[in-house]
Amino acid sequence: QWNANYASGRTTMVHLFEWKWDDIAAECERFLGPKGYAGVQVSPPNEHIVIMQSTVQRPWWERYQPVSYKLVTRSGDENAFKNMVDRCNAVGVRIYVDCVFNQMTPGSGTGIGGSPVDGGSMSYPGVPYGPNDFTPRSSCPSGSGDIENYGNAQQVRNCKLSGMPDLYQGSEYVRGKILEFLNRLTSYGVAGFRWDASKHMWPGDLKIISDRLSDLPTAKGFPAGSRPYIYMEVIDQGGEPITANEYFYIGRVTEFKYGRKLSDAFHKKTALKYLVNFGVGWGLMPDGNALVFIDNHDNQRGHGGGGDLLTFRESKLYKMAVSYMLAWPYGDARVMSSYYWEQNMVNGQDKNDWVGPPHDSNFNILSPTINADDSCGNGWICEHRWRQIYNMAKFRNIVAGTGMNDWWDNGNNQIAFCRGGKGFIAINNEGSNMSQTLQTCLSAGTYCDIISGNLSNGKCTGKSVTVGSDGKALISIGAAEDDGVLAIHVESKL
Ligand SMILES: O=C(NCCCOc1c(-c2ccc(O)c(O)c2)oc2cc(O)cc(O)c2c1=O)[C@@H]1CCCN1C(=O)/C=C/c1ccc(O)c(O)c1
Ligand SMILES: [Ca+2]
Repeated sequence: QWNANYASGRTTMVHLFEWKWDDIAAECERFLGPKGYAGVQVSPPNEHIVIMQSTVQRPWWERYQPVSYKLVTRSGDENAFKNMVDRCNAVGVRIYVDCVFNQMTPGSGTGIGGSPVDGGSMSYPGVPYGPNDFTPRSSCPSGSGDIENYGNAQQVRNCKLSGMPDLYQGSEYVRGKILEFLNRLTSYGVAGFRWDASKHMWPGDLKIISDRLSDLPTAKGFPAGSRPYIYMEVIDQGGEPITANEYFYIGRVTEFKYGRKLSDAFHKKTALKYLVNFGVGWGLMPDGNALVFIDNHDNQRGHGGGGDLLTFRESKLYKMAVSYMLAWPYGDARVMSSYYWEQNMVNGQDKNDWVGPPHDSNFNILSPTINADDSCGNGWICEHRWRQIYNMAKFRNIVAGTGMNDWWDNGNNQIAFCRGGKGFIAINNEGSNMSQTLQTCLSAGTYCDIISGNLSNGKCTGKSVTVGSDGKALISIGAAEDDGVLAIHVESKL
């Protein structure tokens, strides 16, 4: 269903892509809990194939080629997983699991947990699955058996995605094995799921699975009758017969148009002033159905249409877009947290788009190190630890329940708006200085700008803003400043 089961006062989840369970548990306790984040999306926790080719070694997408539902990956084993869920829940941070059950690996040999597998003959003893558990060849209307035409809904659901055996969710046995896996996760305290490649599964089958999910356990602190949160990955940028709204009646759906259009706006393909009605007015799905983000683990590597999506690599614009997302009253927001990889652009395609997480010589994933300035080392970008981003996550918590009011723009790329009487944000992407007296909707007083600094020990470490009795204040954002955003709220008042 559509409710994230967040602890009260929290609103924003972080995708800790490829992090290990022990590191996530520590991050919940030392950072995510204290900073007011609501949840973590974790990488697929179940056994997958190990891909070790001469040119492609341990690609990130090997975790999207399941071998079994045993909880063993490079992120950790079942005990580490359970420990992470308990430690994060204990500090008000929920866990959401990236679940891959559209397909199984086409590979053969031994899974990362030691299970034998032969994708060629569709034999997965670790589950067990056999040939009868895969979509009948006769229902795939393509010559090769693979998805050849995304314009054909039957192919997209019933043929092999990227050559991978297509699990048959129409089978009662398969539904049973998937539910066994999902219900085991919630029994450990997991609050919901990302259903990977949902576009490739029939909504009717997903609805049946969704209805058979167990309630979240009261023993793990959830109110009686709580239902697992479901957000389905449906890559719908228009132009295909399969649309996100086919899945609305099951749970939330990823809104890929969101990051696409905001990237265009901050790249000045459209002026920021048009964001005044960003959302349904732009053809996006209704607010209550949307899981929103700027970039994700796949499209930050150049897939998913249109190329120039904003990512950590364009950090000033990225922080502006994420700040807008977290200030804007639309959707359930997810912050991407990435690792670094060296791009090798050849004809507009990154030849290194497969590169997996930072690792040692044995391909064990490296833990992020935490620097004195709270940033990460060992190749982890940790966008969720950037001051502008974690402070905007807190902003989103504070203004929750309010609408957007008192919009202002300069007719081009300077905008500002209030959230009720709780928060105010201004964004300057003009390329020239911004200096305007604007309505902040806040009570008179001096406020710390939470983008350029923090309120600490009764002082502003960054800019401060003095609001008059009329709620107005001089808002200045220089074009050359580190950040093109200024934000204040009722808890940043001196
Ligand atoms: O060139 C590739 N894939 C062919 C392009 C099809 O892209 C894929 C899509 C995909 C792309 C566009 C769409 O409109 C769409 O409906 C689906 O979804 C996947 C989901 C998976 O769980 C596992 C996969 O291997 C894929 C995949 O290959 C490389 C090599 C194999 C994995 N991969 C990849 O590029 C892997 C991509 C990938 C993996 C996991 C994801 O959750 C995801 O969204 C994409
Ligand atoms: Ca399928």
